[in-house]
Amino acid sequence: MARTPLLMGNWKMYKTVAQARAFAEALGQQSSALHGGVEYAICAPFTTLHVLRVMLPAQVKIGAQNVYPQKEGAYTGEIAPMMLAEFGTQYVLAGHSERRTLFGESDQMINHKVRAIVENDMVPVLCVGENLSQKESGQTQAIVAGQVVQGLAGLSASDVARAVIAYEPVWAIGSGKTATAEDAEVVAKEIRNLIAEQIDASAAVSVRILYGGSVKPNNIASFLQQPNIDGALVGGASLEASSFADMASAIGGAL
Ligand SMILES: O=C[C@H](O)COP(=O)(O)O
Repeated sequence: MARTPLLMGNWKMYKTVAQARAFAEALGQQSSALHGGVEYAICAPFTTLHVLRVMLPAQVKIGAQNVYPQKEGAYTGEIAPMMLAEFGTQYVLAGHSERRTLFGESDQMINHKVRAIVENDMVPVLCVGENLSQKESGQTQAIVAGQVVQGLAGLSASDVARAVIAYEPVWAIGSGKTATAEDAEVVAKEIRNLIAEQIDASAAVSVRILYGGSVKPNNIASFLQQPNIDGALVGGASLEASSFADMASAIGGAL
């Protein structure tokens, strides 16, 4: 079964409303780079989601970077899944390494978020990946497998089939170092095999697996050419409309 490629930006804590508006206007002028057979999304700060939803080209969906896994309540500073869903948010990140390391999010908390995202009919983007010392001590497969299994626990096979997993080696994020496309493919294939063995074979065929970590216009095609990599989760290079459009063109050219 063909999986639809996905180019997803993660703006992290960047951009004011005015800057987001300028991005949307600029991307609108370059919308010919957007390919009909590819999905696009930007996970942006909450304050910019409205202007993006109104102004981005229709092919580009909006995503959130975080959510709190409760329906509502006295959780100062948090946002509920149904607030995001009602707003028109399609994707929500869960388990990004910055949330794991800077905010102490456990696999259990990440799993609660993933389940809450699914229960509200949005698509979870479960981020997984090893840090440098784990890579150097040969633990990549074990670390990633644990994060995937715990992150997806309790989901039905059809929920897993709709989910997105982003493999982001922590040492590659914002560092200018990427995994080689071949090494990323090895991990992506292991993730797919793991899901087939432990969850459901059909879900393993459908689930989309992205690579993230210093993806740029000049290297994105090499990742998309790998059979088990279905797109990219891009930080820094998603902040400029021209760069986002260049990555969209590179993916279109690689299809
Ligand atoms: O979510 C995105 C990743 O953290 C990658 O960020 P980067 O493309 O700036 O390395």
